[in-house]
Amino acid sequence: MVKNTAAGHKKFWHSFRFAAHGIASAFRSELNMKVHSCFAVVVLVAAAVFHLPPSRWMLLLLAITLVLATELLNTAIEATIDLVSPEIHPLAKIAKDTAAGAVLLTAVFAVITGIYVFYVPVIDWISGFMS
Ligand SMILES: Nc1ncnc2c1ncn2[C@@H]1O[C@H](COP(=O)(O)OP(=O)(O)OP(=O)(O)O)[C@@H](O)[C@H]1O
Repeated sequence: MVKNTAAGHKKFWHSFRFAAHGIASAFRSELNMKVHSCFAVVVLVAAAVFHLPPSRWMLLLLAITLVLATELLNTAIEATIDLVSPEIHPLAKIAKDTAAGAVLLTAVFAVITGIYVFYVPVIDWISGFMS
């Protein structure tokens, strides 16, 4: 484990590397990160298949980024709680449950966004298929 002791532009690139390492490590250790990422890939492939306009892509990217960023913060909060309060404590429970609640909220937003974005293209595709 190393601290970022570099200066100037080197410090910036070191911070970037630490951040990338944080994302990779959350991806390896958290099942939820893998599940959310798989959904994101499926949704982006579907967006390409349906030739969605750029504004719809942006909505999907916003929802995906929100879910993944919140999942990363949840992982950070879980690790911090495990470090400072490995024993059972009501405040530790509040912190973990609240962080998990934030992920749930963004996931609900992502589902609503998916329905909003794909509803018309999917209905059109099904009616074209039927006729
Ligand atoms: N130190 C603690 N004190 C009190 N309750 C805790 C504590 N640690 C965990 N809990 C309770 O157990 C739940 C599950 O915690 P856990 O650390 O296993 O995370 P998780 O939600 O299963 O996520 P992950 O599996 O990704 O680590 C928390 O949401 C909380 O309600």
